Amino acid sequence: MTKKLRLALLQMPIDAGRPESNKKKLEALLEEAVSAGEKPDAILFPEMWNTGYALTEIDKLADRNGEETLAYLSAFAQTHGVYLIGGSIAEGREDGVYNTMFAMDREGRAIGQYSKIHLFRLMDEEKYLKAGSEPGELVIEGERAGMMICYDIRFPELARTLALGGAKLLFVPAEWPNPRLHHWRTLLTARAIENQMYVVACNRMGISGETSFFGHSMVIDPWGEIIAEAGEEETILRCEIDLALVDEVRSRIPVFEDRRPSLYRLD
Ligand SMILES: NC(=O)CCC(=O)C(=O)O
Repeated sequence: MTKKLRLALLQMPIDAGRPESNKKKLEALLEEAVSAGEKPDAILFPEMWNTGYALTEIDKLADRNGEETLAYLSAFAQTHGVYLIGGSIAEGREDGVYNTMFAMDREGRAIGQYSKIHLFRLMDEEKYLKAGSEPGELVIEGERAGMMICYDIRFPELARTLALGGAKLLFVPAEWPNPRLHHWRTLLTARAIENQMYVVACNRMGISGETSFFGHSMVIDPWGEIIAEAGEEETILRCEIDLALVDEVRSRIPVFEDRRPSLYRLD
């Protein structure tokens, strides 16, 4: 039995410190994603798409409790009958700012929320952001999926935790810069192969200050094949996946049955 999902990944530039201009760009791409070509079932955006890494002013720029973002995503999802895996935003809470992903179902109901667990020191995240404290999961068309954000993909334990919880696909919004394209592609592919799951990863493109982002959003199947990959330009990357392939791969190479957890060191 097939379980097909049409995906659209919004690979966009992000103007650091300008949430209004980023929202306009996102709105235009979302409209294009649902009006041109075959309508997607689910749409994914990049990491921190509202503010970018304007970390020194992040307290002021962050969306308070994600209220504005949630209202907008919910209305769009309901109007167009589409799942939104809303990238991540700078979300302001009482105790600080989190790097948070929100997911909506086709009726505009919030079905998942995840705040980045591993903060990336090379971009000073740990100085300005609070770390989340639990893995992120959601159910899409009756199937479990996991959420991880950018640097999180360097931690195979997190992807494995989500796979053991039943996830058949992993959504990964990112702001992953040059010169680490090799790491990006290799780590995403490894997470797909070792967990026998789809990995759907949406990176930003363009330049912010002295940092350039290479795009290369991609969708990888549970065999580790890259079935769609963008270049460096702004684009909507479209792809159809069949979740039935996850069960097929897992039954051909029974990695989950062959695990020896009592022998693994986890701390
Ligand atoms: N925004 C991020 O988490 C970037 C992670 C990254 O670039 C890496 O190499 O890891």
